[in-house]
Amino acid sequence: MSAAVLVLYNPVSGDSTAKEFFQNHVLPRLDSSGIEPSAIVATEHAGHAGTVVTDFLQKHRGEVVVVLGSGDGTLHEVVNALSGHAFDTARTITFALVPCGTANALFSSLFPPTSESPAVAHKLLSLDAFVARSKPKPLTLARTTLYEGPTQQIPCHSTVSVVVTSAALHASILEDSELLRKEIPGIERFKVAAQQNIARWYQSRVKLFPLSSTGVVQVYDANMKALVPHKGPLDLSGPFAYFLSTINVDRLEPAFRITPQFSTEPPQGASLDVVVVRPQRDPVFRSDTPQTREAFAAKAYAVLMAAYQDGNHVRLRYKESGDISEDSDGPTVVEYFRCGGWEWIPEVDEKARLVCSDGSILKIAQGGKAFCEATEPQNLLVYG
Ligand SMILES: Nc1ncnc2c1ncn2[C@@H]1O[C@H](COP(=O)(O)OP(=O)(O)OP(=O)(O)O)[C@@H](O)[C@H]1O
Repeated sequence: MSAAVLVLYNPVSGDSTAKEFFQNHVLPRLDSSGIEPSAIVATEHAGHAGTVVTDFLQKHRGEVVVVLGSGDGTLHEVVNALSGHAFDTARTITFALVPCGTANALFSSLFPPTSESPAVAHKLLSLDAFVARSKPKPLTLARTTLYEGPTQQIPCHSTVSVVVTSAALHASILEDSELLRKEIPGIERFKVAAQQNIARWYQSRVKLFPLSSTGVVQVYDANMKALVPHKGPLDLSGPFAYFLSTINVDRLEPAFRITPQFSTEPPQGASLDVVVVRPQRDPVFRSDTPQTREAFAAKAYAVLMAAYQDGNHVRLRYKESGDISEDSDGPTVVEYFRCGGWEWIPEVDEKARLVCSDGSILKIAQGGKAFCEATEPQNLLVYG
């Protein structure tokens, strides 16, 4: 039995051109390939995409393909709606992504931009893989659970991410960038929000949990230019400037390759790639003062800019003077891990309690913590 096809797009994602793109390119491509969608739906409000997909699954039996025209936020809604329903886990749901959003992290990671391919053809690559019946790839999910206390284990909220789960600077950027959406519809709003938050530090404690495949956490070794096993437990204490983990992607925007090892050394099985910046690694760090934070902002900014240079931030190291260089053999500015899960236990400051899951912002209760774990559901796939 061939799969039932749902065509679903968010008309307000990105620059609000999804409807036009579907009418001019996606629907004709399906038609010329002899694929007849069972339904074509435009989302009407936030949260609608999840209901559309779960209703479709109830109406159609067997395998389902969702041709999804949106950004990562809409995919996040769909995946969360699916994880909240008790569907037969043997039922396969495969996404063909048409990047119509602002950042399109998952699509850009599956199909990194090239200067040669024309824009329209590039946007149709995942759809083309579906039409050609290519073998889809399994999606990893990161389930984040918020607990009200660090030890009492009372879960108060749970959500899944398909791209990114973060705290610290990235969570603050995403919180503020949403307020700028109307004013700056493109990815520039992330840079503006970064400037607003670049001098903040976040007091927290972190635990990294081993990969289920190898029983260890892996850490990036800048000399070996590779991930190596870390022996023993991995507890990190703050202050943190940056704390971010990704699944399924090596970039959060077409050029922002923040977790480059995901594509350089692809993981085996469910795992999270984690990028951390802790100012106390700076050889000239002495104490946490407003002046130290202000001075460190230039270094945090250099890390973000290097991520735009094909993920070069992982190669940045401190000189004895505290200057940053690729030619030093001092401590790396960025710590890079691959793990099975992590715990973020914020202390005191309000902003350290923010957690970002694919752009949506959660808040940890005072005295609580967030626990994030990678899982591979097996029945969620993507054409890539
Ligand atoms: N008709 C609608 N009106 C208003 N908001 C909508 C509508 N349909 C969907 N949404 C909301 O739009 C939000 C943003 O959508 P989406 O993630 O697709 O685009 P984006 O944010 O521009 O891209 P990206 O997530 O890649 O940066 C979603 O969180 C969704 O809740």
